[in-house]
Amino acid sequence: MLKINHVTKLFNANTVDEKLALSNVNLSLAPSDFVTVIGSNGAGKSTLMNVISGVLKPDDGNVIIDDVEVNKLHEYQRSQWIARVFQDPMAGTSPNMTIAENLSIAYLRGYKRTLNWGLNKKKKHFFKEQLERLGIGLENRLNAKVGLLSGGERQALSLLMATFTKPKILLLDEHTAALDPSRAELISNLTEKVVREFNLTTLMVTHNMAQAIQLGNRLIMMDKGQVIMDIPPSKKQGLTVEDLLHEFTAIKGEELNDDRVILG
Ligand SMILES: Nc1ncnc2c1ncn2[C@@H]1O[C@H](COP(=O)(O)OP(=O)(O)OP(=O)(O)O)[C@@H](O)[C@H]1O
Repeated sequence: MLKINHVTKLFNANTVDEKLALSNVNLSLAPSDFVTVIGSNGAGKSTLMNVISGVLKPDDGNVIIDDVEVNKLHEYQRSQWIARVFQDPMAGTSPNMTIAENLSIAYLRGYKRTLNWGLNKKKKHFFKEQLERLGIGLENRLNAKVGLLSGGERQALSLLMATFTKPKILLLDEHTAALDPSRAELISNLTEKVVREFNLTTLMVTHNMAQAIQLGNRLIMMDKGQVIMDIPPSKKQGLTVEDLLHEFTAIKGEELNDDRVILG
């Protein structure tokens, strides 16, 4: 499904600011894998997401989705195949448009732009049904401007917009980090529900160790541009935060350096 082959990314090559952000990263995701990604500061987690989404081109190696190299995908295919939810609740939606208008745009994501994104009765009904699944009452606010929603509501909407066209790969980039604990838990639970319902192949970066353990079937840890731990489904159940920290120290000979880490 998703194959990351020998991916290397070097920023500012041959300058004093040279930084090897990804160093020969190999990773393979089977269909419906839900992999959580944790790691130290500057480990390369965001760079990996940027390379997978095609925002950054690797200096070496490639990213393959269903036998097609990501950088060879047309823009419209890329947005149909790869969906992403960012940390910033403002990033995934247009504040001056209504919920229905935002959903209309997401609905057409990946189709060539000639289609009409107008809102007919059938589409409205579909959107209401989808919003109901979130369980936070947004189905009654189709005509509300998205800028008026709370951060948690916007993030729930972003998650829905990213997933209801069933992308091949879902990238979650610390998508609960900017929310207060109760909203973060709500989005965490919604994520689990949506990913499972649609069988989405998912990669989720988080600094919340408990969340990384709770969600998904597989967990990887990155450090200094490399994947240093890949915990398979058979070993993920029963894993504790202490196990993870202990394992990191055993591999690296030092303690995990993550100034944003949330242990539980
Ligand atoms: N556009 C860029 N130009 C130069 N250096 C960059 C760029 N993007 C990332 N880096 C560097 O590459 C390294 C990896 O960064 P990245 O953002 O992928 O790490 P991260 O694991 O997401 O870190 P954090 O958890 O601290 O956000 C860091 O040292 C970072 O400073």
